[in-house]
Amino acid sequence: MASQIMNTAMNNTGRGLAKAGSIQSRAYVTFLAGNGDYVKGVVGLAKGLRKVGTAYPLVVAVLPDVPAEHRRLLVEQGCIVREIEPVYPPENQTNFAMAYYVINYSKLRIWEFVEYSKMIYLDGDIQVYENIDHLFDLPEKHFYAVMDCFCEKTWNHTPQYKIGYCQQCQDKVKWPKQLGPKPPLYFNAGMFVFEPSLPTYHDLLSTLKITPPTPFAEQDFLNMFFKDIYKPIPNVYNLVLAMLWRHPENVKLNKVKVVHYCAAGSKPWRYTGEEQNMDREDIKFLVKKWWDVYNDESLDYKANTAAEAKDERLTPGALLKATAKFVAAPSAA
Ligand SMILES: O=c1ccn([C@@H]2O[C@H](COP(=O)(O)OP(=O)(O)O)[C@@H](O)[C@H]2O)c(=O)[nH]1
Ligand SMILES: OC[C@H]1O[C@H](O[C@@H]2[C@@H](O)[C@H](O)[C@@H](O)[C@H](O)[C@@H]2O)[C@H](O)[C@@H](O)[C@H]1O
Ligand SMILES: [Mn+2]
Repeated sequence: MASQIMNTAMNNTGRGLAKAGSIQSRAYVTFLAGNGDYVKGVVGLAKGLRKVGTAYPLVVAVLPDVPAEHRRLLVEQGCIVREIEPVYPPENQTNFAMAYYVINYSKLRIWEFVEYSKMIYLDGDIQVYENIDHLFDLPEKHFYAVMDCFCEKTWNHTPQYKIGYCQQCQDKVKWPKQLGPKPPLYFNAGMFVFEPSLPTYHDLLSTLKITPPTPFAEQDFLNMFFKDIYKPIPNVYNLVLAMLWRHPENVKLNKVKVVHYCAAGSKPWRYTGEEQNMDREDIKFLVKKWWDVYNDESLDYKANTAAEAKDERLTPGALLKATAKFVAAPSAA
C-alpha cells in the first residue's frame, strides 16, 4: 500500500519538480500509441523538458495498446501516464496523407484532462531545446499554434499546393480571387497551447461524428474547429523541418526553441539519412542534437530524484503525509 501511495505521490508530482502540496494546474501533454519506437520520442521529450528546467510535469496520454514496459519507462522518466480510449473518425473512404493518421484523432481525449487549467500539447517527435514555460501565460480563451507549410508533396491534394500558394510566403504566389476567399490561417497540430474543458471536449467529439475525415485527419479537424480563436505564434515554437528548405528566409536556426521532426525520414530514432533532404547539414545537426539529449544519462529522472530526495518535502515520510488526505481511509471491514 505504501509503495502504491508513493507511486501515486511521485506521479502526482510529475518529475518531483513540483513543490509538495502546490496545485499543479499546468502541464505539458503528449500522445503515445502502439508498441513501436515512438516511446523513444516521448522519453527524449521528457528529458529535453527536464534539461530546459521546465516547472511543469509531462502527462503522456497512452492508448491501451501501449505495453506495460513502455509505460514503466515513462513513469521512470517522471512522466504522468494516463490511459485514454481511442477516438475514431466516422466511417470513411478518405486516404489519409499517412495511413496511420487515423490513430491521431485519439489526441482529442486530452481536452478531458480538466484537472489542468492550461496545457501545452507536444507530439512525441518534437524536442524542446529552450524553456517555453512562458507560453502558459498567454491570454486565455484562445488556441495558440504555429502556422504550417503547404509546400511538401504531402499537400499535393490541395489547391494551395497546385498553385504554389503557401501561408508562409503569402506575397510569393497570391491567392487568386477566382478560387474564392483565401483559406484561413492553418496550424501544424504537432504543438499547441490549449485549455482542457469538458464542454469543449463533448463538442469536439459530437462535431467529429458528423465531420467527413480529410487527409490530415485530426489536424484538419482541429483547424476547422478552432478557426475562430486560433492565434498564430512564431515559428520558433514549432520548427516544421520542411521550413528549412521550403522557407529558409523564415528560419534562424539559432533562435529555434522547439523542433518538430515531422519531415519524411527525420524521426531521429529511425534516421538513416537516405530520404530526400535528410543529408542536409542542418538536418544532421538537429538529429545529433536530439540524440545528445536522449543519450544524456544525467537527464534521467532517477539521477535527479536521488538529488531531490534530500529535499525533505519529497522524502517518503513527507510524501506519505502530503498524500494521506487523498487516500481514502480503509472502510471498516
Ligand atoms: O505509431 C505511432 C504514430 C504516432 N504516434 C503519436 O502521434 C503523433 C503524431 O504522429 P506523427 O508525429 O508521426 O505525425 P507527423 O507530425 O509526422 O505528421 C506522434 O508524434 C506520436 O506522439 C504514436 O505514438 N505512435
Ligand atoms: O495527423 C495529421 C498530422 O499532421 C501534421 O503533420 C504533417 C503536416 O504538418 C504537414 O504539413 C507536413 O508536410 C507533414 O510532414 C507533417 O507530417 C502534424 O505534425 C501531426 O501532429 C499530425 O497532426
Ligand atoms: Mn509529429
